Amino acid sequence: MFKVLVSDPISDLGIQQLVDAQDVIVEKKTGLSEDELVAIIGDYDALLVRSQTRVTARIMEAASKLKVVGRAGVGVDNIDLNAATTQGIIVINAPDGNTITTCEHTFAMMMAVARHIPQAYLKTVGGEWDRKTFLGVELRNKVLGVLGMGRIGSEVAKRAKAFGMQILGYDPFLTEERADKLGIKLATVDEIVRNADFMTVHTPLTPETRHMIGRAQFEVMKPGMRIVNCARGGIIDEMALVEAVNSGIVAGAAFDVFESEPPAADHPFLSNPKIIVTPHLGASTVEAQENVAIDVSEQVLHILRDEPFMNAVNMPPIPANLQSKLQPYFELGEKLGSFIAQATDGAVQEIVVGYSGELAELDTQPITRYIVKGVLSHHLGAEQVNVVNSMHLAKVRDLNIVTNKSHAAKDFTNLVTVSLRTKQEERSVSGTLLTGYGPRIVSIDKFSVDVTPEGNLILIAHNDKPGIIGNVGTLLGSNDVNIATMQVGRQLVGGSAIMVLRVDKSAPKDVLQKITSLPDLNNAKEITL
Ligand SMILES: NC(=O)c1ccc[n+]([C@@H]2O[C@H](COP(=O)([O-])OP(=O)(O)OC[C@H]3O[C@@H](n4cnc5c(N)ncnc54)[C@H](O)[C@@H]3O)[C@@H](O)[C@H]2O)c1
Ligand SMILES: O=C(O)[C@H](O)COP(=O)(O)O
Repeated sequence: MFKVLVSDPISDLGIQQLVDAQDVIVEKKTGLSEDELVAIIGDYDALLVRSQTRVTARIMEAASKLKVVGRAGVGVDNIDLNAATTQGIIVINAPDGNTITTCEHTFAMMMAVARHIPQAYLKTVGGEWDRKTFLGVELRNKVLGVLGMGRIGSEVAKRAKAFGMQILGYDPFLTEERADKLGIKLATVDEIVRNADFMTVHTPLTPETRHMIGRAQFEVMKPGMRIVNCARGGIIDEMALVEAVNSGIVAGAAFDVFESEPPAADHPFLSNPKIIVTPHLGASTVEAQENVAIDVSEQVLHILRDEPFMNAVNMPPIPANLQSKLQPYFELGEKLGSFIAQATDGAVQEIVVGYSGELAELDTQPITRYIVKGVLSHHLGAEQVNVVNSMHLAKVRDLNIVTNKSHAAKDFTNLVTVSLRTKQEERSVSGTLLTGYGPRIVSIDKFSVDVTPEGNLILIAHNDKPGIIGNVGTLLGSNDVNIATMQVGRQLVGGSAIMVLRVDKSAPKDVLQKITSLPDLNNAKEITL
């Protein structure tokens, strides 16, 4: 049974598929402190959060079983991604489910600031009938600057066009072609602040975007600008904004997000009549909350069940069309990595991965992650290593990973070769997928073999002399170790050779030692796959 902890208010309907799953127990515990989470997180396989729960390094370190943190929403700035990667915990988000909702909130804020709706409401319910103070402006024919033309920014731009606005957009990934398609003009941040009547930000908060609108930008800003932030607190320098509002450069501002949430009671936004605020409600609609919870629950289930999944934030994404081509090689890759790690002595220096045949045309990095996982699991323990942290663990150990690609795959459509260079030796293993038969090891070092990579194997290096196979069989038999299958590979008669035996149970260490001391036997290793 997998245990899932839901630590923020997340749509019940959205997580229904988790609740209904036969192999999952869902527990809801919201409002927990870091200490409380640290105390209980060790029991859970998955954690579902929104933006309230701060998933810190301390929590990750205590999360001995945790496979995944699912963020029912977009921003993952409340989750320590480096700590997650180090601990091998997958972090996923639900990037699409709240796009329209947040875009609509941005419009609600833009119109509210243009027409002073919250201020007028307060006066009216207070008994005043003030029709003079709240003279607004139209959106039509105004210039809207959009900083961050991703999902939300693009939807905002589309709707702004319907209001008759001209749009200036800035995003490091926005091409002329896409800007033309969206019917907007590419601009720099400087051009936007100097020319826009309204400005809205839709970037993540990163070191680069932090205070991207600050004193320097307010100094050159078109007077009378109205500014909306429904992205992340800190993209606009709050104190510089207050100064710009007070000096009249900024006519009004609408903020859904704050540098620190909730803001302190004396935060200057809360008492400024030209600044309107909402408590991080951008994603708060029935539809968006259901969408993000459904999306994240679905992916969490896949991860718990070791099925292919999407939307990992701390792993490079695999495009859907590639996933189906690469997926069958994940198991093979991991087994080849594990095989070669068990077959090789000495401290690992370098892993050389070769892809040949049609595979060489594809982005094979996801397979490499599995190969590295296989290699490292042998040395670091299977619980410590997974496909999220395998490359990171290799990097922090200065382990060199080299990838070679070639179109020729000898007799196979595709071939994956893993070579391990240690301080003592260099060995290699190649495998392929045989249609109808699944993964196969087809060569070990320079010897051709045909071995199914599973179960208990004994890999023996020997000299090709009569009687050796019989001696090994007798020794194993007399120690109650039954041989299921046997493969022998040699290049020259009487030269060096290898033997791969599949045995029904693990051979005791002393039996392996006895095998190694047989005449003409160079070494024997047990390999468990
Ligand atoms: N208020 C809310 O409740 C709410 C809801 C959803 C999303 N958000 C936030 O809105 C923001 C946008 O979300 P999204 O789904 O559109 O994300 P997205 O990833 O689709 O878009 C973000 C865009 O910002 C661009 N960007 C990055 N650095 C930039 C820079 N220096 N200058 C200009 N552009 C830059 C990226 O290239 C990307 O295109 C995120 O911060 C997200 O957390 C807030
Ligand atoms: O990044 C997001 O998805 C939004 O900021 C929404 O956050 P929330 O789930 O806490 O409302």
